[in-house]
Amino acid sequence: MTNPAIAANGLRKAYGEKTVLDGIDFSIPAGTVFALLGPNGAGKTTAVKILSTLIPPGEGSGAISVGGHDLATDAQAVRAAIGVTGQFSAVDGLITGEENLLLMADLHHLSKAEGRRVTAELLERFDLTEAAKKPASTYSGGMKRRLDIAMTLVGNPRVIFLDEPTTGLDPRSRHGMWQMIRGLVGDGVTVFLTTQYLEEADELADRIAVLHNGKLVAEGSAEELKRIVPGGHVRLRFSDPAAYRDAAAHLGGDAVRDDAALALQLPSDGTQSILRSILDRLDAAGIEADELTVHTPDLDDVFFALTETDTDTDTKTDTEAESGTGTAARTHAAVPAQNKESVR
Ligand SMILES: Nc1ncnc2c1ncn2[C@@H]1O[C@H](COP(=O)(O)OP(=O)(O)OP(=O)(O)O)[C@@H](O)[C@H]1O
Repeated sequence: MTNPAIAANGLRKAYGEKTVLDGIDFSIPAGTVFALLGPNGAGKTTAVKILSTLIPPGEGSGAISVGGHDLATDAQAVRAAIGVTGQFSAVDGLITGEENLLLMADLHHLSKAEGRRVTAELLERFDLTEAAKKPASTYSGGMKRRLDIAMTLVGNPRVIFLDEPTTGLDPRSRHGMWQMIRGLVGDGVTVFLTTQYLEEADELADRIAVLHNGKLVAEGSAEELKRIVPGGHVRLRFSDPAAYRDAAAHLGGDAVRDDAALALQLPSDGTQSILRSILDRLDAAGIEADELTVHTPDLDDVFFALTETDTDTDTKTDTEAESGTGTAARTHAAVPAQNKESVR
Protein backbone atom coordinates (compact mmCIF):
# COMPACT_ATOMS: atom_id res chain seq x y z
CA MET A 1 0.00 0.00 0.00
CA THR A 2 1.46 3.40 -0.93
CA ASN A 3 1.36 6.27 1.53
CA PRO A 4 -1.28 5.19 3.99
CA ALA A 5 -3.00 8.09 5.75
CA ILE A 6 -2.29 6.43 9.08
CA ALA A 7 0.50 3.93 9.64
CA ALA A 8 1.59 2.61 12.99
CA ASN A 9 3.94 -0.22 13.79
CA GLY A 10 4.02 -1.96 17.10
CA LEU A 11 1.99 0.67 18.92
CA ARG A 12 2.35 0.18 22.67
CA LYS A 13 0.94 1.84 25.75
CA ALA A 14 0.87 0.83 29.38
CA TYR A 15 -0.54 2.56 32.42
CA GLY A 16 1.54 1.35 35.31
CA GLU A 17 1.37 -2.43 35.30
CA LYS A 18 -1.54 -2.47 32.90
CA THR A 19 -0.66 -2.97 29.24
CA VAL A 20 -3.40 -1.36 27.18
CA LEU A 21 -1.87 -1.59 23.69
CA ASP A 22 0.51 -4.48 23.25
CA GLY A 23 2.20 -3.79 19.93
CA ILE A 24 -0.54 -3.15 17.39
CA ASP A 25 -0.21 -2.15 13.72
CA PHE A 26 -2.40 0.10 11.65
CA SER A 27 -2.15 0.79 7.93
CA ILE A 28 -5.09 2.83 6.75
CA PRO A 29 -5.37 3.94 3.12
CA ALA A 30 -6.31 7.56 2.44
CA GLY A 31 -9.96 8.27 1.75
CA THR A 32 -11.26 5.25 3.65
CA VAL A 33 -13.09 4.64 6.91
CA PHE A 34 -11.35 2.47 9.47
CA ALA A 35 -13.37 1.33 12.47
CA LEU A 36 -11.76 0.21 15.70
CA LEU A 37 -14.04 -1.95 17.79
CA GLY A 38 -13.49 -3.40 21.21
CA PRO A 39 -15.14 -3.90 24.57
CA ASN A 40 -15.24 -1.10 27.12
CA GLY A 41 -11.75 -0.33 28.33
CA ALA A 42 -10.06 -2.16 25.43
CA GLY A 43 -7.92 0.85 24.59
CA LYS A 44 -9.73 2.43 21.63
CA THR A 45 -9.61 5.96 23.04
CA THR A 46 -6.00 5.43 24.05
CA ALA A 47 -5.16 4.55 20.43
CA VAL A 48 -7.00 7.64 19.18
CA LYS A 49 -5.24 9.84 21.71
CA ILE A 50 -1.81 8.58 20.67
CA LEU A 51 -2.46 8.85 16.94
CA SER A 52 -3.82 12.37 17.39
CA THR A 53 -0.78 13.45 19.49
CA LEU A 54 -2.79 14.01 22.68
CA ILE A 55 -0.67 11.50 24.61
CA PRO A 56 2.73 10.02 23.76
CA PRO A 57 3.05 6.43 22.55
CA GLY A 58 4.44 3.96 25.06
CA GLU A 59 8.04 2.91 25.24
CA GLY A 60 9.08 0.45 22.54
CA SER A 61 6.48 1.62 20.01
CA GLY A 62 7.57 1.57 16.38
CA ALA A 63 7.21 4.33 13.81
CA ILE A 64 3.89 6.15 13.54
CA SER A 65 2.87 8.44 10.72
CA VAL A 66 -0.37 10.34 10.33
CA GLY A 67 -1.29 12.38 7.28
CA GLY A 68 2.16 11.65 5.89
CA HIS A 69 3.98 13.14 8.90
CA ASP A 70 6.09 11.34 11.45
CA LEU A 71 4.47 11.60 14.85
CA ALA A 72 7.73 11.51 16.79
CA THR A 73 9.54 14.21 14.84
CA ASP A 74 6.74 16.33 13.40
CA ALA A 75 3.82 16.30 15.83
CA GLN A 76 2.96 19.87 14.85
CA ALA A 77 2.41 18.87 11.21
CA VAL A 78 0.31 15.90 12.33
CA ARG A 79 -1.85 18.24 14.41
CA ALA A 80 -2.32 20.55 11.42
CA ALA A 81 -3.45 17.63 9.25
CA ILE A 82 -6.01 16.09 11.59
CA GLY A 83 -9.31 16.76 13.30
CA VAL A 84 -10.40 15.02 16.46
CA THR A 85 -13.85 14.66 17.94
CA GLY A 86 -13.73 12.97 21.27
CA GLN A 87 -16.36 11.43 23.49
CA PHE A 88 -16.51 14.71 25.36
CA SER A 89 -17.60 17.58 23.24
CA ALA A 90 -15.33 20.56 22.61
CA VAL A 91 -18.43 22.74 22.19
CA ASP A 92 -18.63 25.72 24.56
CA GLY A 93 -22.25 25.94 25.65
CA LEU A 94 -22.04 29.53 26.82
CA ILE A 95 -21.49 30.94 23.34
CA THR A 96 -23.50 30.44 20.16
CA GLY A 97 -22.86 27.77 17.55
CA GLU A 98 -21.61 30.45 15.19
CA GLU A 99 -19.24 31.84 17.82
CA ASN A 100 -17.88 28.36 18.52
CA LEU A 101 -17.02 28.02 14.84
CA LEU A 102 -15.53 31.52 14.60
CA LEU A 103 -13.39 30.73 17.62
CA MET A 104 -12.07 27.62 15.88
CA ALA A 105 -11.37 29.70 12.76
CA ASP A 106 -9.30 32.08 14.95
CA LEU A 107 -7.41 29.13 16.44
CA HIS A 108 -6.60 28.02 12.90
CA HIS A 109 -5.38 31.56 12.10
CA LEU A 110 -7.92 32.08 9.34
CA SER A 111 -8.50 35.70 8.35
CA LYS A 112 -11.73 37.28 9.62
CA ALA A 113 -13.33 37.10 6.19
CA GLU A 114 -12.22 33.51 5.60
CA GLY A 115 -13.38 32.53 9.10
CA ARG A 116 -16.83 33.97 8.42
CA ARG A 117 -17.03 32.24 5.04
CA VAL A 118 -16.03 28.84 6.45
CA THR A 119 -18.37 29.26 9.44
CA ALA A 120 -21.36 30.09 7.23
CA GLU A 121 -20.59 27.15 4.96
CA LEU A 122 -20.29 24.69 7.85
CA LEU A 123 -23.45 25.98 9.55
CA GLU A 124 -25.28 25.41 6.30
CA ARG A 125 -23.74 21.98 5.67
CA PHE A 126 -24.58 20.75 9.16
CA ASP A 127 -28.08 22.18 9.15
CA LEU A 128 -27.32 24.63 11.95
CA THR A 129 -27.92 27.95 10.21
CA GLU A 130 -31.22 28.54 11.97
CA ALA A 131 -29.75 27.83 15.39
CA ALA A 132 -26.49 29.66 14.65
CA LYS A 133 -27.19 32.60 16.94
CA LYS A 134 -28.48 30.56 19.89
CA PRO A 135 -26.25 29.49 22.78
CA ALA A 136 -24.93 25.99 22.12
CA SER A 137 -26.20 24.93 25.58
CA THR A 138 -29.72 25.09 24.14
CA TYR A 139 -28.87 22.62 21.33
CA SER A 140 -30.11 19.03 21.31
CA GLY A 141 -27.55 16.22 21.63
CA GLY A 142 -27.60 15.68 17.86
CA MET A 143 -27.10 19.39 17.12
CA LYS A 144 -24.21 19.59 19.59
CA ARG A 145 -22.57 16.60 17.98
CA ARG A 146 -23.00 18.15 14.53
CA LEU A 147 -21.51 21.40 15.78
CA ASP A 148 -18.64 19.49 17.35
CA ILE A 149 -17.80 17.83 14.04
CA ALA A 150 -18.28 21.09 12.14
CA MET A 151 -15.70 22.63 14.51
CA THR A 152 -13.33 19.77 13.72
CA LEU A 153 -13.65 20.57 10.01
CA VAL A 154 -12.77 24.26 10.24
CA GLY A 155 -9.11 23.53 9.56
CA ASN A 156 -9.98 21.31 6.57
CA PRO A 157 -8.30 18.21 8.04
CA ARG A 158 -7.45 15.29 5.75
CA VAL A 159 -7.60 12.76 8.58
CA ILE A 160 -10.38 12.76 11.14
CA PHE A 161 -10.61 10.80 14.36
CA LEU A 162 -14.17 10.23 15.50
CA ASP A 163 -14.29 8.65 18.93
CA GLU A 164 -17.78 7.19 19.35
CA PRO A 165 -19.41 9.94 17.26
CA THR A 166 -22.98 8.73 17.59
CA THR A 167 -23.15 7.58 21.20
CA GLY A 168 -26.39 8.82 22.69
CA LEU A 169 -27.89 9.96 19.39
CA ASP A 170 -31.37 8.92 18.31
CA PRO A 171 -31.66 6.78 15.16
CA ARG A 172 -32.45 9.72 12.87
CA SER A 173 -29.49 11.76 14.11
CA ARG A 174 -27.27 8.70 13.85
CA HIS A 175 -28.25 8.18 10.23
CA GLY A 176 -27.66 11.87 9.59
CA MET A 177 -24.19 11.52 11.07
CA TRP A 178 -23.48 8.52 8.84
CA GLN A 179 -24.47 10.54 5.80
CA MET A 180 -22.14 13.29 6.90
CA ILE A 181 -19.26 10.85 7.40
CA ARG A 182 -19.86 9.34 3.95
CA GLY A 183 -19.78 12.85 2.51
CA LEU A 184 -16.40 13.51 4.13
CA VAL A 185 -14.96 10.29 2.77
CA GLY A 186 -16.37 11.18 -0.64
CA ASP A 187 -14.22 14.31 -0.41
CA GLY A 188 -11.14 12.14 0.17
CA VAL A 189 -10.94 12.51 3.96
CA THR A 190 -9.69 9.51 5.94
CA VAL A 191 -11.83 8.62 8.95
CA PHE A 192 -10.60 6.69 11.97
CA LEU A 193 -13.70 5.73 13.87
CA THR A 194 -14.26 4.07 17.20
CA THR A 195 -17.72 2.87 17.99
CA GLN A 196 -19.74 0.66 20.28
CA TYR A 197 -22.30 0.17 17.54
CA LEU A 198 -21.38 -2.72 15.31
CA GLU A 199 -24.09 -1.71 12.88
CA GLU A 200 -22.26 1.60 12.51
CA ALA A 201 -19.00 -0.11 11.62
CA ASP A 202 -20.90 -2.36 9.23
CA GLU A 203 -22.50 0.66 7.52
CA LEU A 204 -19.48 2.87 7.27
CA ALA A 205 -16.17 1.10 7.50
CA ASP A 206 -14.01 -0.16 4.66
CA ARG A 207 -11.88 -1.99 7.21
CA ILE A 208 -12.72 -3.01 10.75
CA ALA A 209 -10.31 -4.08 13.46
CA VAL A 210 -11.24 -5.65 16.78
CA LEU A 211 -9.10 -4.73 19.77
CA HIS A 212 -9.02 -7.13 22.69
CA ASN A 213 -6.53 -7.72 25.47
CA GLY A 214 -4.14 -5.20 23.96
CA LYS A 215 -4.02 -6.85 20.51
CA LEU A 216 -5.87 -6.51 17.24
CA VAL A 217 -7.54 -9.90 17.24
CA ALA A 218 -9.04 -9.55 13.76
CA GLU A 219 -9.02 -7.14 10.87
CA GLY A 220 -10.92 -7.10 7.61
CA SER A 221 -13.96 -5.76 5.82
CA ALA A 222 -17.30 -6.37 7.51
CA GLU A 223 -18.01 -9.19 5.07
CA GLU A 224 -14.65 -10.82 5.67
CA LEU A 225 -15.05 -10.66 9.44
CA LYS A 226 -18.52 -12.17 9.27
CA ARG A 227 -17.07 -15.13 7.41
CA ILE A 228 -14.60 -15.99 10.17
CA VAL A 229 -17.12 -16.74 12.87
CA PRO A 230 -19.80 -19.33 13.13
CA GLY A 231 -23.33 -18.21 13.76
CA GLY A 232 -24.86 -18.81 10.34
CA HIS A 233 -27.81 -21.12 10.54
CA VAL A 234 -31.08 -22.13 8.98
CA ARG A 235 -34.11 -22.14 11.25
CA LEU A 236 -37.09 -24.31 10.42
CA ARG A 237 -40.34 -23.68 12.25
CA PHE A 238 -43.32 -26.01 12.37
CA SER A 239 -46.89 -25.53 13.55
CA ASP A 240 -47.59 -29.26 13.68
CA PRO A 241 -45.81 -30.92 16.66
CA ALA A 242 -45.76 -34.28 14.82
CA ALA A 243 -44.03 -32.76 11.78
CA TYR A 244 -41.58 -31.06 14.14
CA ARG A 245 -40.72 -34.34 15.86
CA ASP A 246 -40.38 -36.13 12.49
CA ALA A 247 -38.07 -33.43 11.17
CA ALA A 248 -35.97 -33.56 14.34
CA ALA A 249 -35.64 -37.33 13.94
CA HIS A 250 -34.69 -37.09 10.26
CA LEU A 251 -32.24 -34.24 10.59
CA GLY A 252 -30.73 -35.91 13.62
CA GLY A 253 -27.64 -34.64 15.38
CA ASP A 254 -27.19 -31.63 13.06
CA ALA A 255 -30.32 -29.96 14.36
CA VAL A 256 -30.56 -28.01 17.59
CA ARG A 257 -34.08 -28.34 18.99
CA ASP A 258 -36.22 -25.56 20.37
CA ASP A 259 -39.18 -27.59 21.64
CA ALA A 260 -41.11 -24.60 22.95
CA ALA A 261 -41.06 -22.84 19.57
CA LEU A 262 -41.31 -26.08 17.53
CA ALA A 263 -38.19 -24.91 15.71
CA LEU A 264 -34.99 -26.56 14.57
CA GLN A 265 -31.75 -24.79 13.94
CA LEU A 266 -29.10 -26.18 11.59
CA PRO A 267 -25.62 -24.75 11.12
CA SER A 268 -25.33 -23.30 7.63
CA ASP A 269 -23.28 -20.77 5.72
CA GLY A 270 -26.43 -19.83 3.82
CA THR A 271 -25.21 -21.20 0.48
CA GLN A 272 -27.67 -22.60 -2.03
CA SER A 273 -26.19 -26.11 -1.85
CA ILE A 274 -26.64 -26.36 1.93
CA LEU A 275 -30.20 -25.06 1.71
CA ARG A 276 -30.93 -27.54 -1.07
CA SER A 277 -29.56 -30.43 0.94
CA ILE A 278 -31.71 -29.53 3.96
CA LEU A 279 -34.82 -29.21 1.82
CA ASP A 280 -34.02 -32.46 -0.02
CA ARG A 281 -33.77 -34.30 3.29
CA LEU A 282 -37.15 -32.90 4.39
CA ASP A 283 -38.72 -33.67 1.01
CA ALA A 284 -37.44 -37.24 1.10
CA ALA A 285 -39.15 -37.69 4.45
CA GLY A 286 -42.34 -35.98 3.23
CA ILE A 287 -42.05 -33.22 5.82
CA GLU A 288 -42.89 -29.59 5.19
CA ALA A 289 -41.71 -26.75 7.42
CA ASP A 290 -44.05 -23.80 7.91
CA GLU A 291 -41.25 -21.31 7.91
CA LEU A 292 -37.62 -21.32 6.86
CA THR A 293 -35.31 -18.47 7.76
CA VAL A 294 -31.63 -18.06 6.97
CA HIS A 295 -29.50 -16.29 9.54
CA THR A 296 -26.09 -15.07 8.40
CA PRO A 297 -23.60 -14.01 11.07
CA ASP A 298 -23.56 -10.31 11.84
CA LEU A 299 -20.88 -8.23 13.45
CA ASP A 300 -22.40 -8.93 16.85
CA ASP A 301 -21.50 -12.60 16.34
CA VAL A 302 -17.99 -11.58 15.31
CA PHE A 303 -17.61 -9.32 18.31
CA PHE A 304 -18.81 -11.93 20.78
CA ALA A 305 -16.66 -14.66 19.29
CA LEU A 306 -13.51 -12.56 19.23
CA THR A 307 -13.80 -10.80 22.55
CA GLU A 308 -14.74 -13.69 24.78
CA THR A 309 -12.81 -13.50 28.01
CA ASP A 310 -12.54 -17.23 28.51
CA THR A 311 -9.32 -19.14 27.90
CA ASP A 312 -10.30 -19.73 24.27
CA THR A 313 -9.20 -16.24 23.29
CA ASP A 314 -6.00 -16.52 25.28
CA THR A 315 -4.63 -19.31 23.12
CA LYS A 316 -3.71 -17.15 20.19
CA THR A 317 -3.18 -18.58 16.73
CA ASP A 318 -2.27 -16.70 13.61
CA THR A 319 -4.79 -17.54 10.95
CA GLU A 320 -5.86 -16.12 7.65
CA ALA A 321 -9.38 -16.15 6.37
CA GLU A 322 -10.07 -17.08 2.80
CA SER A 323 -12.30 -14.60 1.15
CA GLY A 324 -14.24 -14.74 -2.04
CA THR A 325 -12.72 -11.47 -3.22
CA GLY A 326 -9.15 -12.48 -2.65
CA THR A 327 -8.59 -10.05 0.22
CA ALA A 328 -8.49 -11.83 3.52
CA ALA A 329 -9.56 -10.94 7.00
CA ARG A 330 -6.61 -11.32 9.31
CA THR A 331 -7.42 -12.96 12.58
CA HIS A 332 -5.05 -13.38 15.43
CA ALA A 333 -7.46 -14.97 17.83
CA ALA A 334 -8.43 -18.47 18.64
CA VAL A 335 -11.78 -18.86 16.95
CA PRO A 336 -14.29 -21.40 18.13
CA ALA A 337 -13.36 -24.90 17.07
CA GLN A 338 -16.28 -25.52 14.74
CA ASN A 339 -15.13 -22.59 12.61
CA LYS A 340 -11.49 -23.51 12.25
CA GLU A 341 -12.20 -24.96 8.82
CA SER A 342 -13.35 -21.68 7.34
CA VAL A 343 -10.38 -19.66 8.58
CA ARG A 344 -7.67 -22.05 7.53
N1 LIG B 1 -4.78 8.20 32.12
C1 LIG B 1 -4.96 6.92 32.46
N2 LIG B 1 -4.38 6.39 33.56
C2 LIG B 1 -4.54 5.11 33.89
N3 LIG B 1 -5.30 4.23 33.19
C3 LIG B 1 -5.92 4.70 32.10
C4 LIG B 1 -5.79 6.07 31.66
N4 LIG B 1 -6.51 6.24 30.55
C5 LIG B 1 -7.09 5.03 30.26
N5 LIG B 1 -6.72 4.12 31.20
C6 LIG B 1 -7.12 2.71 31.22
O1 LIG B 1 -6.74 2.15 29.98
C7 LIG B 1 -7.73 1.22 29.53
C8 LIG B 1 -8.21 1.58 28.16
O2 LIG B 1 -8.96 2.76 28.23
P1 LIG B 1 -9.62 3.43 26.95
O3 LIG B 1 -10.38 4.65 27.41
O4 LIG B 1 -8.60 3.63 25.91
O5 LIG B 1 -10.63 2.29 26.50
P2 LIG B 1 -11.82 2.32 25.42
O6 LIG B 1 -11.64 1.11 24.57
O7 LIG B 1 -11.84 3.64 24.71
O8 LIG B 1 -13.06 2.15 26.35
P3 LIG B 1 -14.59 2.69 26.21
O9 LIG B 1 -15.21 1.91 25.12
O10 LIG B 1 -15.15 2.37 27.53
O11 LIG B 1 -14.51 4.16 25.91
C9 LIG B 1 -8.82 1.23 30.60
O12 LIG B 1 -8.60 0.15 31.48
C10 LIG B 1 -8.63 2.53 31.30
O13 LIG B 1 -9.05 2.45 32.62
